This record gives sequence, structure tokens and C-alpha cells, in this order.
Amino acid sequence: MALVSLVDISIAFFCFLIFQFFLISKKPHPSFLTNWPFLGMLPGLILEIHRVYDFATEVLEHGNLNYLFKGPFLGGLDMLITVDPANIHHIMSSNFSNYPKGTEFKKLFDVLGDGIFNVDSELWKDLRKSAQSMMMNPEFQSFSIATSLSKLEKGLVPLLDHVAKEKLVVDLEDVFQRFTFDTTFVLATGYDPGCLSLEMPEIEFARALDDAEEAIFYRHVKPEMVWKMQRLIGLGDELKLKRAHAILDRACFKCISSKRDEISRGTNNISSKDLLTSYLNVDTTKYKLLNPNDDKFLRDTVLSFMLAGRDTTGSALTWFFWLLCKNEEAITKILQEINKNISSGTKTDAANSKDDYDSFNPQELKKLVYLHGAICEALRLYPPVPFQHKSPTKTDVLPSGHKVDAGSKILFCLYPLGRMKSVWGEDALEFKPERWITDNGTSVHEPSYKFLSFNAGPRTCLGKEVAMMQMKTVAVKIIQNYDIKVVEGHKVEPAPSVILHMKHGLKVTVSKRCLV
Ligand code: HEM
Repeated sequence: MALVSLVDISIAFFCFLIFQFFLISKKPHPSFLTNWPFLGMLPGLILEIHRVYDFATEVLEHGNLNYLFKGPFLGGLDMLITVDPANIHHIMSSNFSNYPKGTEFKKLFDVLGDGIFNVDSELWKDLRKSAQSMMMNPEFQSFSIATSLSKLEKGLVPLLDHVAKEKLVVDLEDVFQRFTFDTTFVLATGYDPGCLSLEMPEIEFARALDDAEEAIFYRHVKPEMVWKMQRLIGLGDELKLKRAHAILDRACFKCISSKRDEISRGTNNISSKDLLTSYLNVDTTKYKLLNPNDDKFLRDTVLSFMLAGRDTTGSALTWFFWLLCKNEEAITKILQEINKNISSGTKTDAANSKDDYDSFNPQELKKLVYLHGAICEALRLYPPVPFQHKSPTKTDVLPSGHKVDAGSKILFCLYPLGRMKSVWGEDALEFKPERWITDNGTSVHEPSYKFLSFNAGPRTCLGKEVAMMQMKTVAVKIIQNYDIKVVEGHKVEPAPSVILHMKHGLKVTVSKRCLV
């Protein structure tokens, strides 16, 4: 009898749930997720994970720029997802001190240790000020331009010439990741790993960074106890991350020890401008919390710069060229602009001309307003860092009216932000470099809480100028000399990761541009 009533109760409860979810709690929009008992919205999210960025765009467009995500019971995944520029400005700038990166961020990105991305307060201030002073140094900036030009001349151009001559298909995303891996490694450590070459060698460090990024993405959508359990027993992404962590440690410690050896043997170039040398000589009376004698501090610093510089710029270049491939007219306009403003002009043989690099004047790149607009469009539609999260230390009310409790999670989704019609206009989904040009022909400045690709407020990206200069240098050289075509039928879609990679890479053919 007792058993029968238990069955009855269960059936009644089940019917109640169905009634509740299908009749009473009608969703305000079909794209919104159903909030199931105990499981929250996680089942629906898992079904959409393969197209998570486009899905988030639909939800936020219909949710008036904000969406409350409910995770599983006690899963710690409840969060406010916002792309409201007023909220972003409030969190990133006007109320910055209430929104540190926090312990949650550090837990998810534990592979970065105490690097600049992971820390707050006084340590972050010392790291930021020291990095800013090193990167603003004109010698570092010349070093950065020289590094890009040298990689172009000795790496990218020979590779593209080879691909064109042999009529090969190449993955342009892989090429750009290799290019930016090498240049960032040189800036960070002074050593060139030679990842970009005709042989396209497999570089353990680069593969480990990819694996770590993917595993960290999945930590964002799994309850903490699940990924912690996976880590404990060494399963799936967490096993990959553990292996990646060990590889990254080994590679960084090897560089640090070589650099220390060079310095002690006096073979290190005293004027080296790489960040590792600069941090080994950092003024600890000025930056009291930095410890150049500690290899772990140097490892966290080098690794953070590698992640900051390699993937972001590589991703931006890839999406930029894909957009250009679909917009012939934009290529024509960029070519006209280059011919008008760049003194070395467009030469068929420029790809192999040493003089061309020697006569390169980075100031001339500033005149390329249309190219600048086209790159900003790519960064708006395909932000290399597709989301960021924050957590208030004290309970707060956002400009949108949402109350956020102390310790709760807030997620900014940059990919949807760049596509919101209420933020960018009805043509938000279109690639229009012209939107970045004023009637007077100068560049439009959009506030960073609207164009968030380089972050906003006191934690704005420190490498913005380095990255823009590098992307423009590469763009000019490739557009002047090569015609790039995406292989027919190649599918392009973003991969779920903390960096906006392409899921299947970008398969292209390359031919030398014929000039009239
Ligand atoms: C297209 C290229 C790039 C994009 C889109 C980009 C974007 C960003 C974003 C969104 C952040 C904030 C991340 C966060 O707080 O979690 C950031 C921070 C940072 N970026 Fe970049 N970045 C780019 C290139 C670079 C390069 C080339 C470097 C250095 C060589 C660099 C150095 C940094 C540093 C050091 C920070 C930390 C700033 C801080 O926390 O105070 N970035 N970047």
C-alpha cells in the first residue's frame, strides 16, 4: 500500500513538473532556455554548445541585452549574462574596484598562475605598471616592429610563395598562429622557436596552449565539482589540461634557465628588449611585489604574455582575411589606399625584396584609414577573446536594474555584443569598414564599453598598439602580393574555446597577385 502511494506521488509530481514547464512558465521567447528543476538551464545549453556564440546572440537580442542563466542546483553556474554597454561601463570603469577578477577566475585559469591576467590589487598594479613601462619604451616598440618584419621576410613570405608555386592548400589559421607564436615568443623571451617554416613543425608548446584553452572553456560550462572530479581521476579535457600544464612549465623553465645562463656567462645582449630580460632586471625597489629571482614568477609572466599575444592576434588575422575573401570590394579599396599612401608601392616582386623591408615606414600605416576600419570590423564581429567574467565584492545594482549579489557571476559576451542591433544599428551583422570612417575621412572612435575587443577601463589590453601594428603590416604585405581564395565548400564556424578559433581552420589556396 505504502509502495502504491509512493508511485502515485511520483506520478503526480512528474505531472506537476510537465504542467509547470509547458503550461505555466511559458518562455518569453522560443530561443530562451527552459529552467528545469535541479538541472537548471544546463540541458538546453549543452544542446546549443556547438553553436554557443550564435545562440547567445539570439538570446541576448531578444532578452534586451541581458539574460539570467540558471545552472544546476548547487552547481555554482548561475550568472547574469550582459552585453549592455551601460553595465559594461559601470563594471569595467566607474565601479572598477568592486569588480576584481576574483578567485573564481583564478580557479578556472589556474594554468596562468599569478600572471597579470589572474591577479588583482597590489600585485596586479605592479605587474601592469612594469609591463606598461616596458612595452611603451620606444626601443621595445622598434623591437616589436623589427620582429614582425623579420618574420614576414623569413617566414610568412617564403611560405606563401611556396604554397602559391606548388598550388597547395594551406590552413591560414595555422599559418597565422605560427606567425604570432614565433613573434610573441621572441618578444616574450628573445628566442625564436621557428614554428613558421616550410616544414610546419609540430611545436609542443603551441599544441599545449591550444589544449589548455579548450579545457578552460569547458570548465566554464561544467559544475565545478564535475571538472574537479575529472581532474582528480585524470579524465577527458582535464587530463589534456594536466599534460598541457606540464609541457608549458617545462618549456618556460627551460627558457628562463637558458636566459639566466646567458646573463651569468655574459653572452646575453645587454640591450635585449625581450620581456624576460627586462623582468630579470626589473627594478624591485619600484615594483616591490615582483620577484625576478623566483622562476615561478618569471614562468607566470612569460606564459601570460604568450597567451595574450599569440592567439588573440592570430585569431584576429584569420577572421579578417576570411571576411576579406567574402568582400572583394573591400580588397580593392584597401589596395587603392595602399597604392596611394605607402611609398614602397605595390610591387609584384616586393615579396622577396630586402630593400622593401628596409624602406618600411610604420608611420605610413597610420594613413590607412580604410584598412584600420576593416580590421576593427573583424574585431567587432569576431572578437578574439569572446567572453569575460566578473564578480562583485559587494552587492550592487547595475544600470540595467539587475541586482548582483556579492560573489555572484557576471559574464560579458563580446561576440554577441558586436552583433546587437540596438548597439550597432540594423546593419550590425554586416561587414562594413565604412562604419569606422567619419565624413572627413578620419577614423571613428567607438567607446571601449561598446567596442570591447581590447577590454575597457583600467585593465585595457596593453598590447593593442603592438597588435594593430602587426596586423596592418601583415595585411599590407599579403594584400599587396597575394590573392587568397577559401577552398570551395570549406565550412567556417567558431570553435568553443576561450579564444575565438575556427573549428575547422581556414583552408585556402594562394596565388601571386597580378598587377595592372
Ligand atoms: C588582436 C589582438 C589582441 C586582442 C583582441 C587583445 C584583447 C585583450 C583583452 C580582451 C584583454 C582583457 C583580458 C582579461 O582581462 O581577461 C587583454 C588584456 C591584456 N592584453 Fe591583449 N589583446 C591582443 C593582443 C595583445 C598583445 C599582442 C599583447 C602583448 C604583446 C597583449 C597584452 C595584454 C596584456 C598584458 C593584458 C592584461 C592587462 C591587464 O590585466 O591589466 N595583448 N587583451
